[in-house]
Amino acid sequence: MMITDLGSGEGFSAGRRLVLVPHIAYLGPPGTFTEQATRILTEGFDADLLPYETVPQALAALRAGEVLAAGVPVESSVEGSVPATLDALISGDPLIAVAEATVPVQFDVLVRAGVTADQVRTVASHPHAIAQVRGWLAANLPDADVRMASSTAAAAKEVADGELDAAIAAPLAIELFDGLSALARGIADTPDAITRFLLLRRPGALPEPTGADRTSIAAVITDEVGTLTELMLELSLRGINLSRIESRPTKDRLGEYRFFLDFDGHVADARIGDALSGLRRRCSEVRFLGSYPKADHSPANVRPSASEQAFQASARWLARLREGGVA
Ligand SMILES: O=C(O)C(=O)C[C@]1(C(=O)O)C=C[C@@H](O)C=C1
Repeated sequence: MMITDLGSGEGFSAGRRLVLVPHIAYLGPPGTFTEQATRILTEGFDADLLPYETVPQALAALRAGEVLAAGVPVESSVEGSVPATLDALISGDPLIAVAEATVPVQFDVLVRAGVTADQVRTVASHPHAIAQVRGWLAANLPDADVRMASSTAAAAKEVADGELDAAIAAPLAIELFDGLSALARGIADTPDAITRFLLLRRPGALPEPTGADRTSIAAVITDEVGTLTELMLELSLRGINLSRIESRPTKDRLGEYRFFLDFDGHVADARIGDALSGLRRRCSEVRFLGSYPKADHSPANVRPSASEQAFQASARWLARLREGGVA
C-alpha cells in the first residue's frame, strides 16, 4: 500500500536546493517486522526511516514533532493485539492512523556461526514472537532460559554481540548482523501468521474515503447494565461491520475498561458519522484513532438502508417535516 499524503509538506525544509527528507519512526533496530511494514507503508514516499527501541519512544518522538509519522505493530493473527501499542496510543496527545499494512510473519532461530542446539543456554525475542514459537521452544530448547527483548531484531543484535546464545527473529535479520547463522528456520507454531501494522501521524487532514476503509476508536463506557450492548447497537443498527473489539484497563481504577474498536467504513461516511455521534453521547470518552484504507482493499458491505443515498434521503425527508412540509 502507498501513502498518498503524510501531511502537506510538513517536515520538509528547503534552502539552497537542499531538501531535508522527513523522518519516519519505527520499532527498531533494523531487521524488525515493523521495519518491513513501515517500508511498505511509506513506499513511494521520500523519507528516512528512524529506528526507536520501543513503541512508546517512537510515539513520543512523533508527538514531539521529531518525526513525521511512525510505523507500529497493532495486532497479530495469532497473539492478538499489541498492548504496548494500544497503551501508547492512548497515553498522550491524540494520534491518528493513516494507513495499514499486513506482513506475513515467519521466525528463524539465529545463533553465532558454529553454535549448536545443546550449546544454547539463553534464547530471546519480542514477547509476541516468543508466544508464537512456544511449542517449538518446548520441543527443541526445553532447558534454555527464555528472555524477553524489545524486538526480534534487538534479540538478533544481542546474539551477534555475544550477549545471548539464540534469537527468534525475522529471516532477514541474519543478513543485518555479523556472524549469524540459522539454527532452525520457519519455526512458528502456527504457519501463515500475519501481523497488522499502522502508520500513525499527528492529527491533520484524513486520508480520502476509498469505499474499503477502516475506522478505529477507543471508548470508555460507564460500569452500568447494558452499556457495552448499547455501544455495539450504535454500530449494528447502522449496518456497520465490527472487525475488532479489545479491552484494556483504563489504569485509573479496577474494573474500568477502555474498548478499542475497529469497524468497516470512513468517518466521512454518513453511517459512520451517525454512529460516532451516538457513541459520543453514550460513552464517557471517545478517542478517534483514524479512518484509513484497509490493507486488503475489501470493500465495505453496506446494506441499502445504511447507504449514503439512504441517509441523504432520510435527512431531506426530516428537513421537509421540520419546515412543515408533507412527507
Ligand atoms: O519485534 C519485531 O520484529 C516487531 O516488529 C514486533 C512484533 C510484534 O509486536 O508483534 C511484530 C511481529 C511479530 O509478531 C513479532 C513482533
